[in-house]
Amino acid sequence: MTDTTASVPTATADIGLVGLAVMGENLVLNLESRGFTVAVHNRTVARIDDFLAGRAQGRRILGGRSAEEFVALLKKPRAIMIMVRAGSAVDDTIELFTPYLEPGDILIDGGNSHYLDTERRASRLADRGLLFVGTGVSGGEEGALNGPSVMPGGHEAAWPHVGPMLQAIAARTPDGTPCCDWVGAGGAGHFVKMVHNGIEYADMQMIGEAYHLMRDVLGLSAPEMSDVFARWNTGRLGSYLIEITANILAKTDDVTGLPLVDLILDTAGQKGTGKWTSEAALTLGVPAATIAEAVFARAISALKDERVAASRVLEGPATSFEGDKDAFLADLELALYASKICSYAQGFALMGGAAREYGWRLDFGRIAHLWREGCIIRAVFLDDIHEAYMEEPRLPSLLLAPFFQRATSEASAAWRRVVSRAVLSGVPVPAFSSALSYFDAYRSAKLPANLLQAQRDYFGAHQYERTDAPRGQFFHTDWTGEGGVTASSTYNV
Ligand SMILES: NC(=O)C1=CN([C@@H]2O[C@H](COP(=O)(O)OP(=O)(O)OC[C@H]3O[C@@H](n4cnc5c(N)ncnc54)[C@H](OP(=O)(O)O)[C@@H]3O)[C@@H](O)[C@H]2O)C=CC1
Ligand SMILES: O=C(CO)[C@H](O)[C@H](O)COP(=O)(O)O
Repeated sequence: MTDTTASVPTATADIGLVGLAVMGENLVLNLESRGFTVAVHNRTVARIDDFLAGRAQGRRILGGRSAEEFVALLKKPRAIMIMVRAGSAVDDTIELFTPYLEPGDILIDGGNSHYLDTERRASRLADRGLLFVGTGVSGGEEGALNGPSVMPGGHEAAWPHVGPMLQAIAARTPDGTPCCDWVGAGGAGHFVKMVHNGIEYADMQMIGEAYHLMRDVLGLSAPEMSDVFARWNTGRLGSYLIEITANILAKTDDVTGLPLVDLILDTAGQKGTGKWTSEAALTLGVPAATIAEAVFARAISALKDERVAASRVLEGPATSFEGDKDAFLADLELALYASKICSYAQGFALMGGAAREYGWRLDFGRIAHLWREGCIIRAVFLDDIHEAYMEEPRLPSLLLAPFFQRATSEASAAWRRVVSRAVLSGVPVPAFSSALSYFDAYRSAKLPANLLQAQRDYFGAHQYERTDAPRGQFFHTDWTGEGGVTASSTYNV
């Protein structure tokens, strides 16, 4: 039933949703299609009217044009999902509705909010007796409508009420498990979604690097590359992002008839979640350079005018390819796969660091399955990650799982050939090469940090540990014979 005439609202809606943009509208339709009655509100009221008169027509969707009217439509305990632009809009929306809510009512922020904002909101709303859930939602427009991946965290007391609704609308793994489960307290859900997006950045950057090498080193056309990605999609790289890349490369421009991808300006946008992931990695001291490189790659792509000017004066090697193109493509598939393993290893290690820092009990096997379907990084390979954590939940790194030990070992030579070829050809591969460096650093029993510690001690008396003394015992040397005996204190940020 479409509510366009009711003047005295009655509390018949199972859930309310605020924010009728692309995600909100589609989530409402998804909820309604699963049998729930949904009340909707939007800051710009015309959007409510348009929705009710359009896609919502004939469905159990009710419009609340004011905050008071909207809240009155909700059954108790009231559950309101907020799908507005992340940042102050979420605070504004919370402030708008809380005067009409009662203790036990539930606010669910489904946008891409920063996890520390979610921690703050959860704690502030708890003081008012309100239950706050910060949930990651991934899947874009299509996922929101047909089944997204949902990563809720916050006040667990809300889960028995909202869990059945969120699980009903979520995607499902091939064995039928909903890609939605309780993640943890406070900002845990939004942290996991943020890492999902960081991995999304790395996945997209790596696909871009493979495309760059195929285009500029092998000289393949867009339709030829589409075929390669379509083939890769049937194997170990099978994933939504590889699938859409094949589709994108096959698309021609209606006006020119040229491959549309060739007409798109090479400057990437970003809304911030990759940057937040990298900031969190730096704050928590967890190496996640491949994800950070993907963010920086977008940043350097945005320097279009500077790059064009630089391209006229800075020289690089000529790109030419002599050899077996099919063999190189086979190497490229392995390089992409091994690099992808490293970026996921970084993402899971980052979640491990956050779990330790914030006291969250994250279930990594389950998180891999939350991402198995519905979300942007959905991939067959998440089954292997799920298996790895089911076998050993305390795995220090995904790289150490027997399956991934074998996978990186099998890919190693090809991976190195691809990175070498890219470097010699002057094609930037920041994600492939940082992933390989991460892999090589992680497998190195001995790194050159001994020299670095000596340098720190030399210029700032920062002290060092010795190989022939117990860990935790610190030494200072007067390297020049002119230094004092006072050492700087030792601490790590
Ligand atoms: N688009 C996507 O693929 C995905 C988006 N997300 C996240 O979901 C959330 C919604 O995304 P999306 O659907 O793309 O919409 P947008 O991020 O474009 O946000 C638009 C919505 O926010 C509302 N809004 C903006 N400012 C305010 C404010 N100050 N007070 C109240 N409402 C405000 C708008 O209302 P009005 O109509 O009045 O302007 C509109 O309903 C975001 O956090 C986004 O990051 C998550 C996964 C995927
Ligand atoms: O959350 C998402 C998917 O999971 C969004 O698509 C995300 O906002 C895209 O990020 P960006 O605009 O920074 O590329």
